[in-house]
Order: sequence, then structure tokens, then C-alpha cells
Amino acid sequence: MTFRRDGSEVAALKNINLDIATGERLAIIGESGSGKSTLALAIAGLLPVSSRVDGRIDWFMPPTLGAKAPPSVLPDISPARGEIGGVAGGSLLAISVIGESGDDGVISPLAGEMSGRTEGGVTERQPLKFNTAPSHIPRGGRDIGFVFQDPSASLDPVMTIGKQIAEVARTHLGLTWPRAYVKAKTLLERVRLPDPDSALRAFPHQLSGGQKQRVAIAAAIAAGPKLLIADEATSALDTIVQAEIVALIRRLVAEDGMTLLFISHDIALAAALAERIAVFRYGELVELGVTAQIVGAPAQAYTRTLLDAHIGLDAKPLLNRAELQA
Ligand SMILES: Nc1ncnc2c1ncn2[C@@H]1O[C@H](COP(=O)(O)OP(=O)(O)OP(=O)(O)O)[C@@H](O)[C@H]1O
Repeated sequence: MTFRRDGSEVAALKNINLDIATGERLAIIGESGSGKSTLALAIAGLLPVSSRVDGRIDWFMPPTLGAKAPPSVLPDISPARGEIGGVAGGSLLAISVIGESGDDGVISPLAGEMSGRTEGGVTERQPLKFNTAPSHIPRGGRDIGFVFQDPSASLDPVMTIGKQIAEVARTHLGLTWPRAYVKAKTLLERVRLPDPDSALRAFPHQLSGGQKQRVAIAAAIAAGPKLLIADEATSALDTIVQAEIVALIRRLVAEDGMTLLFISHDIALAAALAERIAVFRYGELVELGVTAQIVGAPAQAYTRTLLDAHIGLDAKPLLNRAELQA
């Protein structure tokens, strides 16, 4: 996975092979520039046209019946050159990114070879070849919800909170405006925003940072996505609000049976939330394991360095999950 920059290509992800199980909470950690966001954007189909992906993403879960798929959303779900397939299995996603060496021995064991796969040299976004019916292609906003770091950037400053959430429900679920507003209010209650009736009519600038992130989460889950990607969703918040948002995400993921991809540079937050942790460095997957193993007995020296840096900086608990209240 490379970006074109100043006439040359910058490798952002190399030789990644990662399965995400349905319903699991997987954290991706690593320092700045390690490729965490690039992976998340690739899954959500949000990579810029300057990107080139040699690899594929297999999506194993069929879409929810009765879901509305606006035609305009379909072409945008996939990376510039990824592929998405639908194969029954225990995984939700299988990600295979081929490295600079061209070693393609990273195909998911759950996915068969796909017909129509093409390789090499494409630098612009182009129509994708799918080996599955269009109705099985995951749609951003509908099957995949995305929470970004800065809620101020993801919310429209001149649109009421209620309309922003209702619009997601209207677009992806085909609800009428009145029904979509009812759903928006329910979602504001679920994310525990105080006074949801007033909040429906409020504008983003009238809310605190933590409240805005609750609204962004409500919008991200409004269409009932199967996969929720939270990309540094707590990084702009203070420590107490961070813990509240982590607890909120965990509760919502459990209530709705979502799969969670939690991206963070903070190993303590990742440990508080995730069942497995993947450690990224320089665009490569350094280590992947269950949280207790990564935190208690890391196999890689780099993971130990991340842990030591955390312990040296502050003493936030690494595995104390009980204290988090949504
Ligand atoms: N749009 C882009 N154009 C060119 N290069 C990019 C682009 N986006 C990311 N990169 C490069 O890809 C690499 C991975 O960046 P990425 O943002 O995925 O890392 P990250 O681990 O998410 O970092 P951070 O925690 O700071 O967001 C970096 O070298 C970065 O400079």
C-alpha cells in the first residue's frame, strides 16, 4: 500500500495479513506514521486517489436484509485496488497487503482465490472487480461505521445534531424524516447525551468535545454497522473523558454485536478495550496476540519498548477494565 508523494512512492503498509473475527474487539497500536490510519481508511474505502493497494480485503458477512444501498455509496467502499469478497466463515474481514518485494504469500486462508484479480501499476481509483453479488459488498456508513479523532471535523458545523444523525438513518435505512428523527433521539439516549430533546436541535459548537464525540459515535452506528472503526477516537479528549468514551464504545459494541477495530497510539487504552492487539511499526505488523499476552509477555522487543514507554510516562492501568463506566 503506497502513497504517491512528490513524484515518488511512499510505502505505508507492507506485508500485512490480518483476519478480524466477527464480534471481536481488535486494537491496532503503534507510533505515529506506523500505518494505523492507512489500514483503517483502506478497510473503509476512504483512501485518496494518490494511493495504490496491492492486496485485498475479504468481507465475509452478508449484508443486513432490507438495507438500502444508495448507488452513490457503492463505488467508494473499496481501496483503490483492493477487492472485497463474500465467503462464509468465522472471520468478518481478512486483509492481505502485499509488500514491496511482491511476496504474495499472504492470501487469507479463509478466502479462495478470486477470479478477475488484477495486479500491477494502477495509480488511480478505478471500478473494482468483485467476486460476489453487489448486495454483498460492505458499504461505508451502512456496514462500516467510522469514528474519527476530531469530532469537530467530522460533524457539520451548520447542521443540527438531530439532522446529522437522522440523515445517516434516512440515507442507509430508507427511513422517513420523522422516523429518522425518532431514531436519532434514541441514539442520543444510547450514547447518554444529557437532554436528548434539546441536543437534537443543538449545533456542534454548543457541545463539549466529549459530547461531540458521543454524537459522532451515534451517527457512526445509526445505520447499524457490523464493523465499527474508531481511529484515535479518544486522542483529542482529556483522560477522564477518554475513559468514558472507551467505556461507551465497549458498551455499544456489546449491545449491537458489532466488531470493533480500535486504533490508538495508547497501549493502555487499547488494553482496556481490546481482546487482541496488533502492533504496527513502519507499516508492518510487528506482533499480534491476545491482550494479556501482548501486555504481559510480549514476544517482540518493540512491543516491550512501547510498554516501557507507557509505564515510564504515567501509571495508567494496562488491564484494569472494571473501572470503566459508560
Ligand atoms: N494522503 C497521504 N499522502 C501521502 N502519504 C501519506 C498519506 N497518508 C499517510 N501517508 C504516509 O503513510 C504513512 C503511514 O501514515 P498513517 O497516517 O497511516 O500512520 P498512523 O500510524 O496512523 O499515524 P498517526 O498516529 O500519526 O495518525 C506515513 O509515512 C504517512 O506520512
